[in-house]
Amino acid sequence: MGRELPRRASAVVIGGGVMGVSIAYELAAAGVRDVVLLDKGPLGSGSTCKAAGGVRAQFSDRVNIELAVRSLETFEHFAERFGQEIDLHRPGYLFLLDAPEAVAEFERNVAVQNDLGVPSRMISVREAAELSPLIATDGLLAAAFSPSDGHCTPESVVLGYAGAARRLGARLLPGCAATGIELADGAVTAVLTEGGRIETGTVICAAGAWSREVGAWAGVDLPVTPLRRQILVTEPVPDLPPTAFTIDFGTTFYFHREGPGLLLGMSDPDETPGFKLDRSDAWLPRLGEAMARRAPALMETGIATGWAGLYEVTPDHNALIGVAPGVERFLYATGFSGHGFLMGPAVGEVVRDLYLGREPFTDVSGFDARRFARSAARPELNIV
Ligand SMILES: NCCCC(=O)O
Repeated sequence: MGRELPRRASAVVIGGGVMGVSIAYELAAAGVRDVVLLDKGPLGSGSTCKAAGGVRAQFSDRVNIELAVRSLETFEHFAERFGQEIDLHRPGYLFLLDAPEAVAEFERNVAVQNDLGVPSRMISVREAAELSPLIATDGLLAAAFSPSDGHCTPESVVLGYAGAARRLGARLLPGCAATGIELADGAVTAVLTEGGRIETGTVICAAGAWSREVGAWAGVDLPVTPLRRQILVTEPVPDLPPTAFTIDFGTTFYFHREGPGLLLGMSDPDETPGFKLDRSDAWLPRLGEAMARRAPALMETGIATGWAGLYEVTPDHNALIGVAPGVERFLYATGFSGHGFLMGPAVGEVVRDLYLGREPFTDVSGFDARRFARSAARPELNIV
């Protein structure tokens, strides 16, 4: 590695995606000295930099809405706070709905969002077509829209947090894989890495799709499953009109503007769990079908590039955030199931407060990883 590993740390964060760097920054900004962050690869290279970059507050779960609203505030002021442009665009997020049950669900969600200050609203199909002129409206019943949502560049967010954390004294060590956790009498005593041992009394797991293994090192069950998701970016689209981040909720086909073209994605119900990072064509027929129906104007557009990343899926598609019981000082923030990037800023604040024994700004106790054993799953319904 060609660098000296710190022998001791007050806290070791495992995972250098948006969660890890945001946590490291918030701890360092709160005056915690000797914070160390480990990632087996470059910062953000696990899942964050593979994300679509959507930032939205349209969720069904109150806590997710609060985490997202708080994060949107940080994204809005990111350049002033961190000296890093993140290419934030806020054309709004548009959910296209073609089933009565989905319309009823979104009506309920919008009421909760409005209660928490989110300017979302149900809109007509005609208004949806004005906000996203490339869509075909056949079969649509209604849509939900929030003008304060949008998208930005995940790698820029990672860079901004990482630079700020380093300036405050945190040691960020990309390319240094954690390989184990040492415990003595039920307490964390060290993190083992491929470069040596770091004594510490606190481990924070922000390892995304790789979290189950990290938890197992400390005897903590983190039910996170890796699931491949793919994204394509089109060639430039001539005369591309202003376009909301558009999601065809029934099929999960989505797109948003990316430079002169569009970024496209969709879930593949046939995908199977695993650490698969290669691109596969198996999802293309289904994507083509959804596109032909909902955005036929794009069928002739060429594809410039694409990639595969990993969702970190939990059984109820909601995050795991908390302090593990039974092990002294093992904290975790993982399992965001496809909506982690947009919550990174707020989750950093929450984990900082859990570390310091303070009350976080929102009550994340329902995100405890033991909820499944207690039959207390809390499904997030607005998932893509
Ligand atoms: N998860 C990426 C697709 C967009 C979204 O969920 O907001």
